[in-house]
Amino acid sequence: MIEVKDLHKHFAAVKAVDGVSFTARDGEITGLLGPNGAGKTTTLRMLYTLMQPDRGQVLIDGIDVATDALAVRRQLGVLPDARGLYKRLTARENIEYFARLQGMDESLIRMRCEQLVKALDMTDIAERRAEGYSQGQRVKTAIARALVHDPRNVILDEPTNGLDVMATRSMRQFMRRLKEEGRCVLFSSHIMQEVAALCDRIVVIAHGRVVADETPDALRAQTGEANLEDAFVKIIGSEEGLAA
Ligand SMILES: Nc1ncnc2c1ncn2[C@@H]1O[C@H](COP(=O)(O)OP(=O)(O)OP(=O)(O)O)[C@@H](O)[C@H]1O
Repeated sequence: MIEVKDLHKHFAAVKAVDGVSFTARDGEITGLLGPNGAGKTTTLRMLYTLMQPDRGQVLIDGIDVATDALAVRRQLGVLPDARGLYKRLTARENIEYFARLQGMDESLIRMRCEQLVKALDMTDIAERRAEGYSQGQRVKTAIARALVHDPRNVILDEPTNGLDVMATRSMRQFMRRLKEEGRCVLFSSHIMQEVAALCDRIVVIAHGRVVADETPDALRAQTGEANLEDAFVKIIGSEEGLAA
């Protein structure tokens, strides 16, 4: 479970995150939806210990990010906005390298690697160097790497960004599978359809603040709009930066 309480972060005069609170539960997919520049990536970076908040608290499975970042990282699988693979290593080597950094033993590494290569349908690239990978192949490798230590909580920054229709579909299926395994899945997106198709809970963020935190059905009911897209536009107050 991921609990976020009154997070703040500013960059000079820009209040990127201005009092964000929400909870992402186990066995659910929570979507962080907002237009470009809303503060999604900055929020996620503070959750996965890359950036320190000015104020506020983040608890991952009850562990405070500020006091025990190492323990938190063990409970977290992260697909950051910069996917950053080692180009000279194969997909398998990229995954294995991260597993070793997590202190896993070699037989477990081989087993998890095999499982993930299968689950993400990447046998064709497993032994190929990452140099020259397509966007979809890079995302798959980065996700496998993020999940190699079998984390309970998974944070994905715009996981379908740049993927084609088929790759997007299989990514969504994979996220549902993570949910069925009982994990807490939190992802960011500015694509309404994606959030509507996947999420148990939607946290809408605009100008660094949470403007709605509901189930898709409750969002429709609250705004009186049957169409989720219209509901979002009503909540955010503009169509700027949102993609259907
Ligand atoms: N390192 C930084 N230095 C200065 N300003 C920053 C920095 N990171 C983010 N910002 C600013 O903070 C605000 C929120 O940015 P953030 O990347 O969190 O938004 P986002 O919701 O992820 O947007 P997008 O959908 O475009 O990725 C923006 O105005 C951005 O320019």
